[in-house]
Amino acid sequence: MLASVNVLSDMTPFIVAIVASLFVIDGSLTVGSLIAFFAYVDKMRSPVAALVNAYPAITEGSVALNRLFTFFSTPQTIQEKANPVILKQFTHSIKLNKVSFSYDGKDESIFLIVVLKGSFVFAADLIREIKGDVKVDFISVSSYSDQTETTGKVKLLKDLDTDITNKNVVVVEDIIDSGLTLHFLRDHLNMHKPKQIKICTLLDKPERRRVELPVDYVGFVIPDEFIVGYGIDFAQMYRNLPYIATVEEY
Ligand SMILES: O=P(O)(O)OC[C@H]1O[C@H](OP(=O)(O)OP(=O)(O)O)[C@H](O)[C@@H]1O
Ligand SMILES: Nc1nc2[nH]cnc2c(=O)[nH]1
Repeated sequence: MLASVNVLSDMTPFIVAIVASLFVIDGSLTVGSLIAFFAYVDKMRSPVAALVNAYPAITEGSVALNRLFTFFSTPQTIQEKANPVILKQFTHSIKLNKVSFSYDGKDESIFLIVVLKGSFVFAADLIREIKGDVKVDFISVSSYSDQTETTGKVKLLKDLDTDITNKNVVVVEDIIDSGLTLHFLRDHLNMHKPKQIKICTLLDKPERRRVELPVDYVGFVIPDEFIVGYGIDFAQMYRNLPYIATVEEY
């Protein structure tokens, strides 16, 4: 299209010159009028050429405008929930340093048992701070279903893959609340005859305890509030928050 417009505009003076010369020969046009006419044609050529050159930009602009109209007229597919969970703002981030575990005063290799799913983020940060020999395995239990209160029944979803007989075991938990999960796990792991079991948790809510449970390493003792973030969920959501928040309303 643009090429044909260009060819036409280049050819126009020649066509006009030929026709006008015929009129001059014929006597119906004077040479002076012909020269004046060409002077006008020359003045008109540059605005016409500018208009022709602007053609691609005008086309692109109209396509972009069309896209904008399509974008604004597309119906929204993600709807906000009617009753969203409200999280209390929390500004502190978690940094682990100088981590060490000891058994009867001796530095021996340890076996971390990470309790899925909630502990996976904490464990990932923790293990990178441990100097010396460390092995890791995962066990998966669940007792909260999609609620903020324990069902009271701890379900073993995945057992260990490794033999921990005679090993120094550290169980890594994200949070201890009623204590029922770890009470169940300690009994379960003891059947595998480890040398020793120690319990490490990022968060502890001692005032919620329903069973007695000695805890060896505690990150933070916290009040009775429902926690999410940093691997910890509410109905499987919010594990991806890079900080810890409390659920205010749900
Ligand atoms: O002391 P308790 O009252 O037993 O509560 C603590 C447990 O609750 C959470 O697990 P949950 O059952 O929600 O499973 P998840 O880790 O897969 O989210 C948390 O990760 C602890 O394992
Ligand atoms: N997500 C979550 N799970 C828990 N399990 C026991 N306590 C809690 C808590 O505060 N938050």
